[in-house]
Amino acid sequence: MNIYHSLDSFQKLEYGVVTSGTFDGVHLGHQKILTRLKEITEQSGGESVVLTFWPHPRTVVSEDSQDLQLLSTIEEKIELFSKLGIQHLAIIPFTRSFSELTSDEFINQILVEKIGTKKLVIGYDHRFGRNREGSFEFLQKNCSEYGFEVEEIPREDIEHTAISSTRIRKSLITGHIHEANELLGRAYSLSGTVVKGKQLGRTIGFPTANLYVHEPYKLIPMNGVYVINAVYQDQVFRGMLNIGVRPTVDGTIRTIEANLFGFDKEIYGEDLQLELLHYLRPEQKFNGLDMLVKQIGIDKENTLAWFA
Ligand SMILES: Cc1cc2nc3c(=O)[nH]c(=O)nc-3n(C[C@H](O)[C@H](O)[C@H](O)COP(=O)(O)O)c2cc1C
Ligand SMILES: Nc1ncnc2c1ncn2[C@@H]1O[C@H](COP(=O)(O)OP(=O)(O)O)[C@@H](O)[C@H]1O
Repeated sequence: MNIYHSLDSFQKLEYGVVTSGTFDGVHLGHQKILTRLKEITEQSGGESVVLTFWPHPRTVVSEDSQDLQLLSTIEEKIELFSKLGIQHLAIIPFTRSFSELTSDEFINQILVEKIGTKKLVIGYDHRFGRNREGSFEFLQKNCSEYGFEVEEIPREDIEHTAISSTRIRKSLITGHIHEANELLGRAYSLSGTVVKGKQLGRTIGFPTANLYVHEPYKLIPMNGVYVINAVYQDQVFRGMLNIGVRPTVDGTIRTIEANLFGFDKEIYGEDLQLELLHYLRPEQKFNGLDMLVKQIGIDKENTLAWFA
């Protein structure tokens, strides 16, 4: 996949088959659009293009962006689009001035002149351009003038699946990890760097890798204990995860810490990816470390039982 971090380096295509959007989560609904994009690309002999925006438009144009929680970081999106077999991914730096392009300017300057769009594939509810004024009806009426065709993914196809980034976010912050994973078509994951904690874990028989997530808008699911797969250097380890403030040890800041099974290596400063598979229980305040250790032992049994 060719990745462009701005449109300056994009070489105009002869026959671009294009879709655009923020695609937060790259969930099953998005995947439906992307699958159709690939079919059209094959039929037409063109090249597939995804136009996406970063940072997330809401962080630039809304007042309430501090509440924004994202399902995928830009790195995660790049990986997902690549796995789905998209040929060109253009990440348009979303600025205030970009947000002020009218739909006509967006179509002419970006879709036609920059990209070489001959087919545009969009969901029925997709809108673009200043104040989201560009709609499918607008495109349909005007596309021949612009020299490309538009294909809409019908309402039934998208609504039938009832999949939305908002619904997935709600599932994650209420601990419904199975539902989120089903809608995503994969396990929700957190990636980051392993950082030092209080170094207490090893003394109680459960060392925990503390994950620092770099993306400030990344959604961290509901506090509690989860069954996970941890991906370290392309190897997968089963394990368990606690998300929370660790009331038992008077913790105050929210941490993400994983105990990996069959693993024994110091990995401070290294990358780690955690895939959340199942929610076990809420985080609790125990009367002392002994009680906590006993419970973590039970969590381990329950985790192994879940895998079995
Ligand atoms: C599976 C698992 C479950 C945990 N559950 C709780 C909990 O319910 N309450 C709590 O205060 N801490 C919980 N913890 C966090 C421990 O307090 C923490 O791992 C320990 O303090 C070690 O911290 P350290 O990595 O900073 O050394 C849990 C940790 C794990 C791995
Ligand atoms: N099975 C394991 N699961 C998680 N981390 C492990 C494991 N084995 C070794 N480690 C290492 O030990 C560290 C965790 O030990 P811990 O005593 O909890 O320290 P900290 O409080 O700094 O996280 C991890 O960051 C990792 O480098």
